[in-house]
Amino acid sequence: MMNHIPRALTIAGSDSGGGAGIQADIKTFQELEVYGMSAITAITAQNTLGVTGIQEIDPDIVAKQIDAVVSDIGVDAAKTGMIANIEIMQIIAEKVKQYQILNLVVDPVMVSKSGHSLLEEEARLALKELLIPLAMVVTPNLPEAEVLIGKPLDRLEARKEAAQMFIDWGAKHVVIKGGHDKNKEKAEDLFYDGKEFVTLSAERFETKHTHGTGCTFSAAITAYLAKGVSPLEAVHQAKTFISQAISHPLQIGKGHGPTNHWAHRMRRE
Ligand SMILES: Nc1ncnc2c1ncn2[C@@H]1O[C@H](COP(=O)(O)OP(=O)(O)OP(=O)(O)O)[C@@H](O)[C@H]1O
Ligand SMILES: Cc1ncc(CO)c(N)n1
Repeated sequence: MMNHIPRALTIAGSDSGGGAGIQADIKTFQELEVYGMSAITAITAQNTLGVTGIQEIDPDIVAKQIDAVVSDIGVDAAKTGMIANIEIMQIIAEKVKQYQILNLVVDPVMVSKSGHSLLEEEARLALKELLIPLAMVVTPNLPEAEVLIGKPLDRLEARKEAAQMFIDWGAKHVVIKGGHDKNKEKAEDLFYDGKEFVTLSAERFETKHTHGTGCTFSAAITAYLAKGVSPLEAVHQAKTFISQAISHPLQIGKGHGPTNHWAHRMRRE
């Protein structure tokens, strides 16, 4: 029998600058030797300095993109990124259930690093009812977790309680990312599966080139899930991948440049 080619779908927004969103996801899938597909939810006019325009895609077309790839090609794992509005969120939840996509990574993207809203404010809390319950892994950064939980998460104890809330809402695993915790010497993320907490710790690099770190991290988790790796191992491998991508930034653009998706190859060469 021929080897199965792992395939992953990203349901997210397009970043014309190529550092975040769909573009970061597809680059990550490709680097990890996973066949990448996309269902675009919004088109952003964006570069390393910020977002200058957004066109949200008709929810019906989002649904049709998912139908098209699932019915013909098949999806071993999928992720969501920028969702833009509640109608798109509803249709994604419907399709994930219809096609029983179990390996779903939900990256609850709300605001870009440059401060632009990527999900309408009224829709933010709906993530708890609509998408988080379907997640194999949910990957909030600290500000997103604080919005969803409704209180500050400065202390480790509060983060642990927050992680339990994500499991109570139905996610199978959660990673609360610590990239925004600039006071910490390390870049530390908290993983929880409802039973055991695991701290993922890596060197924190002094750099302004962190555009698309969250997208790249969640895409790497998705790629490893598509390959059949366990969620904890997928998160560990993704942490290594994003650390390498941040440690060799690309000097591109005048603002917050992108991470380097091919940095992981240096380990092998
Ligand atoms: N300066 C840094 N050095 C090392 N690792 C980092 C750094 N900044 C973020 N990370 C790591 O990158 C991953 C993504 O985390 P982060 O909190 O930046 O996501 P995010 O805010 O969702 O990103 P974005 O919204 O810009 O795409 C996490 O594993 C985090 O620990
Ligand atoms: C399209 C898109 N998705 C996600 C992010 C989050 O970094 C971004 N800046 N742009």
